Amino acid sequence: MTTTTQSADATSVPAVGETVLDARGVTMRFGGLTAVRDVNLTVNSGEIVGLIGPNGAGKTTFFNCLTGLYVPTEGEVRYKGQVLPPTSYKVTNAGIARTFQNIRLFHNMTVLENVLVGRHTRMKQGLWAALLRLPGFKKTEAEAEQRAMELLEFIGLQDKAQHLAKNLPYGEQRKLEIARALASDPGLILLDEPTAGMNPQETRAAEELIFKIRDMGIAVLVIEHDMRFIFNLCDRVAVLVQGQKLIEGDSATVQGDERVIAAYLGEPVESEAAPAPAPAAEEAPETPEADGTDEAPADEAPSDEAPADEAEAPADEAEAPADEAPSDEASDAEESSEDAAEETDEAPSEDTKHDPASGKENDA
Ligand SMILES: Nc1ncnc2c1ncn2[C@@H]1O[C@H](COP(=O)(O)OP(=O)(O)OP(=O)(O)O)[C@@H](O)[C@H]1O
Repeated sequence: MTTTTQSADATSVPAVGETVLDARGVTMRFGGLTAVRDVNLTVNSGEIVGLIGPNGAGKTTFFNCLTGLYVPTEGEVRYKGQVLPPTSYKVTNAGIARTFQNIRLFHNMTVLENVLVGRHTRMKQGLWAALLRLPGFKKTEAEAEQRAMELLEFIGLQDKAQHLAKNLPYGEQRKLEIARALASDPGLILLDEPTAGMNPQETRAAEELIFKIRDMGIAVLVIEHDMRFIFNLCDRVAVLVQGQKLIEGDSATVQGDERVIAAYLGEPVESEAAPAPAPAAEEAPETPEADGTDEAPADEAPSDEAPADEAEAPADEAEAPADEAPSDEASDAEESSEDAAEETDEAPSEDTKHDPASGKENDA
């Protein structure tokens, strides 16, 4: 992958319809296993794009390639025309934020502090200004806190700003992760299963929240197994099967495509969206390798793929200088960050499978 340290201007909101993400020919191999193969995907401003596919299809791996956690074996990822740098901290700086499939909050920090952690990429004050608490630093700190409170209000958690993150209900922890991602003023946000574990009411609220994020001018790329949610939410949906993009199109096209039904959905999804017309595949690669030669059972995955500890820090924070930790719990943050630096992105569990129709997890 081509790498440069150039970063795009993250704070400028592009005109609607401008391409913010342009992934070309992204391929990710782990030894003999090709988890993602030659995937092209664009996301434009003002758009919500869904990424769906069976367990192990390569969705999270693709996200990791977009956010600098993995450097793709082949291909190139551009954000607002600039080739992305190969580290997650710089990718966040450039303007891409993400949430994780397994919630990664600083559990012993307050709700407000968690959002402030997400803000550190936009705080330009250095170590000495922080240590000496110079006026410039105090001003930046006050502005960061104000922005964090605005974001908490945006997600409806302003009254819980001083609660410890670990004491929030699960659905609110997911929302807090989104607020923390938004704190870096992204132009693109990647959401990895934002409704996993949520009840229908929370899922509906999450849907509304994502629409509001889109309306703020932020492009959204979302992985989900809840097909009703995806087809109601997304302007475009791409389907990954065995690491390859099978089809990309609007909700009606994708949910009516017989190959998608066969490979993933199982049956047409009842949704609030219009009934599916005849399939019109935009991109239809040859049948994804069915011989399984590339496939390795998940339990043979390398040890760095151990299930993520929920107390882990986001990789973005992992690379943040310790002096930028926003609270006296900096050591907590630092400790978590070290864990995150090991990039322990979770392996798909073999005994937990998703039911695409309901979006719920079932024991296999
Ligand atoms: N670090 C890694 N080392 C080796 N193999 C990996 C690694 N990360 C992912 N894989 C493998 O890549 C394949 C794609 O996994 P990935 O987690 O991207 O799928 P997914 O579509 O996100 O699945 P799910 O819907 O279950 O989250 C799987 O076979 C997985 O075991």
